[in-house]
Amino acid sequence: IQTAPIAITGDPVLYQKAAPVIAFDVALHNLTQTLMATMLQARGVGIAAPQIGVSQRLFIVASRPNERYPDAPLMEPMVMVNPVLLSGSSEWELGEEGCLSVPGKRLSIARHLWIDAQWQDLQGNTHSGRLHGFVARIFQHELDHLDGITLIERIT
Ligand SMILES: O=C(CSC(=O)[C@H](Cc1ccccc1)CC(F)(F)F)c1ccccc1
Ligand SMILES: [Zn+2]
Repeated sequence: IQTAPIAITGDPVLYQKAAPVIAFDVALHNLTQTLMATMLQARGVGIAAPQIGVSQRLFIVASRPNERYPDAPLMEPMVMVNPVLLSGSSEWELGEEGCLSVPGKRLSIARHLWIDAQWQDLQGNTHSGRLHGFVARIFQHELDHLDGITLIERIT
């Protein structure tokens, strides 16, 4: 399966508002496979389509325990199409984040402790649910990517 080069700071695609996904077709499946392979190769816990140069509203959340979040859940990677943050907790939490598009940086970012999210799967079915902790953090980080916001624009 193909991987793709990851856009880094300065690449205009990172600062655009991505377009909604409308075709749940084989092209979307192929894009998702490339996105997944690229994330795994880069050892990320998430990745958004704009990071491989595709300005579409699609990302992957793939929390796993790591040195910064040792109690992070190990989860099946979740493909989230046209994700929406419905609401977020009033409590915020500072946490260290990295970004495959901002190499070598670890920045302390404030995020909602939990969020209510809605998204579609690859078949176009709508799902919603409450995400907590590190998984909520990754979702918020990836949603920023779909709105052209990187860690640099988010510095606390
Ligand atoms: O695995 C990473 C590498 S950076 C990463 O996986 C980004 C996702 C992310 C890491 C940490 C917090 C939130 C999101 C991926 C990106 F940039 F494509 F979105 C990591 C970095 C800091 C804390 C915990 C894990
Ligand atoms: Zn990122």
